[in-house]
Amino acid sequence: MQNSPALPCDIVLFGGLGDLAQRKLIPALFQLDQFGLLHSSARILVMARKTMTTEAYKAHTLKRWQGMATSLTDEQRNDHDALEVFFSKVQYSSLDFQTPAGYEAIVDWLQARPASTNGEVGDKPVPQVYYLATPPSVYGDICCQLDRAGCISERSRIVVEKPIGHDLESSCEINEQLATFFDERQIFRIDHYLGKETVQNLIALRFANNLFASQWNHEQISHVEITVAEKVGIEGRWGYFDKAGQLKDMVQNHLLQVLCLIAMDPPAELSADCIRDEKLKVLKALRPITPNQIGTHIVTGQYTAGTVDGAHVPGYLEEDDANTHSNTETFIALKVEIDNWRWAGVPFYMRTGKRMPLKSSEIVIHFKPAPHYIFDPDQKHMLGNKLIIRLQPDEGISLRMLTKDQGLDKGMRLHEGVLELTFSEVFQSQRTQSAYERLLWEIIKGEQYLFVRRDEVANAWRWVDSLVETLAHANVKPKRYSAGSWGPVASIAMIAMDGLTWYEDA
Ligand SMILES: NC(=O)C1=CN([C@@H]2O[C@H](COP(=O)(O)OP(=O)(O)OC[C@H]3O[C@@H](n4cnc5c(N)ncnc54)[C@H](OP(=O)(O)O)[C@@H]3O)[C@@H](O)[C@H]2O)C=CC1
Ligand SMILES: O=C1O[C@H](COP(=O)(O)O)[C@@H](O)[C@H](O)[C@H]1O
Repeated sequence: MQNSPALPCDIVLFGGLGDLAQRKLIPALFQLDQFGLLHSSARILVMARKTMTTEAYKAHTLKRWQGMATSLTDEQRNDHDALEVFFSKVQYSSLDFQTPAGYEAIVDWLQARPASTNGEVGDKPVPQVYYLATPPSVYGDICCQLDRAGCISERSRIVVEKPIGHDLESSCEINEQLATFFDERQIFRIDHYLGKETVQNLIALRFANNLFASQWNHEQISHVEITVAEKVGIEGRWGYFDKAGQLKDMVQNHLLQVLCLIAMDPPAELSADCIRDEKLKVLKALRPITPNQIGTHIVTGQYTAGTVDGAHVPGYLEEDDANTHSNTETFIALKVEIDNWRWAGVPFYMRTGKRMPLKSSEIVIHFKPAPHYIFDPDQKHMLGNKLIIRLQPDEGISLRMLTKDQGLDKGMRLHEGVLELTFSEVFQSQRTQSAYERLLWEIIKGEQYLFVRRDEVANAWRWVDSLVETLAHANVKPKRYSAGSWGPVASIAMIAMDGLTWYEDA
């Protein structure tokens, strides 16, 4: 990315005063610009309901950045020259997205690009990116109005956020609306986990190292764990989260995408469709969880008040705007089985929750023990190598291996050692881009391999819908867990039924 040419683009950002735009998208665009990746002719039209001038928008954004968590360092927030250059590319315009009046402003703005700046890189037309950082309920209206105003052409791209709908049916409706106006190659469905450096690194780890490629199956791997633990609660998003829950907010998209990258077969080439074809096969092979598997294959939880980082935090039902009777899950643990040749008999244990003790996303691949054991019987439990892939924080890879313990008195006692690859040490001088920076960059380039295809969305929802039905059918209520713990004890019992423990318990 560092040596890439700066690219021209016209980006229309709908919902520019919203949380996502202010916390993630504008900072990411600023960083792309600061690191020389936005061409001097690049332009950003920010649209939101409120009437304000471009100057006022800039002031509002800079003020919000001071008080909110963004990917920006203090140094970047205070780089006045770079901010000046970036905001000279930004224009603000107010618009009610659902009414036609005002869309002419987009037409005028698009036409205002000087013809001389239209084809700077390889004579390709400058892409026009419509980024919908809005509730999905207005996607249809925005598309209709863009079409009516004549803003959609070959050079247009549309970007939509997760979640795409709240079930299969609603996601199909949204995808149908998008497809009415845009070809699939113009649609960029964001799952920001695909923009994380370490998530992409799964592809390099698996398909550039034959050492692993040849071991990556049911013959060598006993089980896999995927943990995505968050310290945060629902961050003032009760209205959205209570309707979604952790299953729809995190599993339907982020965890299933990570699972796909771990479980998929090697793609024939690194093209968007080859990668997405392989991910799709995994989604289609997910075995539904049935009502008689509750407790053995699925456990849900909801946090009560507790302590995180030494501070008291409220329970889910005491959050702002909370409804005291909600049964929405803030934690879920799953035992997932993949019905195909490669993974027959290999359980994938997944768990994700809010208000856990740590922010940690980690994959643990447990290799089977050697077939014949010749060492001390009391060390037999140590057998089986583990490959630990840390997605965040402290990104890196550890391989836990057994060696001989040193010393004359040790005989052939085994010692567990670690081969460690910590990315911050390996790439010391390099900055890690935020997920949104990388995704925006790929959108501007027109590369789709980090975005989710329509059929992936549908198949992920199909499986999640069946889980929702299973939970509803059995009238499952989430089990309580204290904020700052690793979820309900039932999730520890779930994996213990198979004679295992979650990795941090080891
Ligand atoms: N926030 C986050 O971290 C994440 C968000 N997302 C997704 O991104 C999208 C945006 O989320 P978020 O930023 O949190 O939502 P917000 O509600 O904070 O922002 C939405 C923005 O859209 C504007 N808007 C909505 N309807 C209209 C309309 N008819 N006319 C003009 N403006 C309108 C709102 O303006 P107004 O305030 O005036 O209503 C607001 O500026 C959602 O789809 C969400 O699911 C996905 C992952 C993470
Ligand atoms: O999409 C979402 O992701 C965040 C977690 O993202 P991370 O990059 O911080 O791991 C989650 O908190 C939020 O509820 C969800 O909507």
